[in-house]
Amino acid sequence: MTASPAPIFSPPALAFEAVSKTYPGQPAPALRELTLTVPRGSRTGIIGRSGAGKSTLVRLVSGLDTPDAGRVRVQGQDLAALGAPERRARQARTGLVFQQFNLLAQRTALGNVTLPLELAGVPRVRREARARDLLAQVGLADLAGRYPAQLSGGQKQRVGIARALALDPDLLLADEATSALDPETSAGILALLTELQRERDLTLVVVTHQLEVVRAACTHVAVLDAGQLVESGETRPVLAAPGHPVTRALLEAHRPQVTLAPGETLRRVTLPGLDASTLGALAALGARLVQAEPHPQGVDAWLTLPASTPDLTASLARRPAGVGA
Ligand SMILES: Nc1ncnc2c1ncn2[C@@H]1O[C@H](COP(=O)(O)OP(=O)(O)OP(=O)(O)O)[C@@H](O)[C@H]1O
Repeated sequence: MTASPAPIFSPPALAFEAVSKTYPGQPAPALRELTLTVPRGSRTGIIGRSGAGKSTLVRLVSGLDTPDAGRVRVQGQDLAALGAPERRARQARTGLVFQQFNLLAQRTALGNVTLPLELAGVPRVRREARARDLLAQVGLADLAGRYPAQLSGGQKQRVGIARALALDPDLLLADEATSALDPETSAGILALLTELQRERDLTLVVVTHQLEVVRAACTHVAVLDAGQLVESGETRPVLAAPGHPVTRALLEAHRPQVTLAPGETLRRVTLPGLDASTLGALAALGARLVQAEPHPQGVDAWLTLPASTPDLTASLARRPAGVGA
């Protein structure tokens, strides 16, 4: 088979162009001339404090609501300009994953995943085969017959992800998808979403109020405040040198409270694990482990270090265990 040539210009997966939205009876707009783009093929975190406008953004992208002004484009298509059939087709290719899973209690895991296929008119044998395949991809091949009440939170979210993939989306929106889960389960779900995004070459938009989620899973970040974009870019540089007070406040919220000795600094690194070799290397550098949380690539750790430590990443990367800052 010959691969089709790459398009010379491909539009962003998502573009908000001066989008405003005020809910009826509300004094202040939820979104104020919001302009932002989500690069195609990225894993973009949309982060902001409570009331920043994140859920409103999701509602507009998924077609549950319409803007008062401005344009929402998904894969280059202006949603307001689409006729009903095109809008339905567009909605089908926008997968949604929710905080509270939104599974139907009276249907099994398999029944929940087949639902969008059923609504799309896919014949029973084909939809069941596809749903089983999707459940296997999210690690639930053996639990297809279980009802939601018989599944853990993480397993329910895996069913939710399989369902969101049923119609082969090119855009997957995860709205606080890990907020109801404990840190370890949350890390597993973020690792799964990351893997699926890479394998399927889709665009993943992760809406969250948790900076840790962005750090763990996102290539790009957009920070919202009071319905506007206040900062955006690739995750690493934005988090390394946040330019806006809101981003700095979100970062500060995660710093462990620790009293530093003179000449000490507090740093966060992602370690492949906390094996004896890594701990030995840290001790040799004069580092103290303050806090550690599971991370899709190992462990997210806060360390105190002598301010004079040259380059922690390079020092540890020379060791067999390796490290990513
Ligand atoms: N259905 C609604 N009716 C009236 N006002 C609403 C409605 N939904 C949201 N709002 C208001 O719009 C603003 C933005 O809310 P939105 O839910 O989009 O923020 P958010 O960033 O998702 O917040 P959170 O993290 O708390 O969910 C808030 O002031 C909120 O009170």
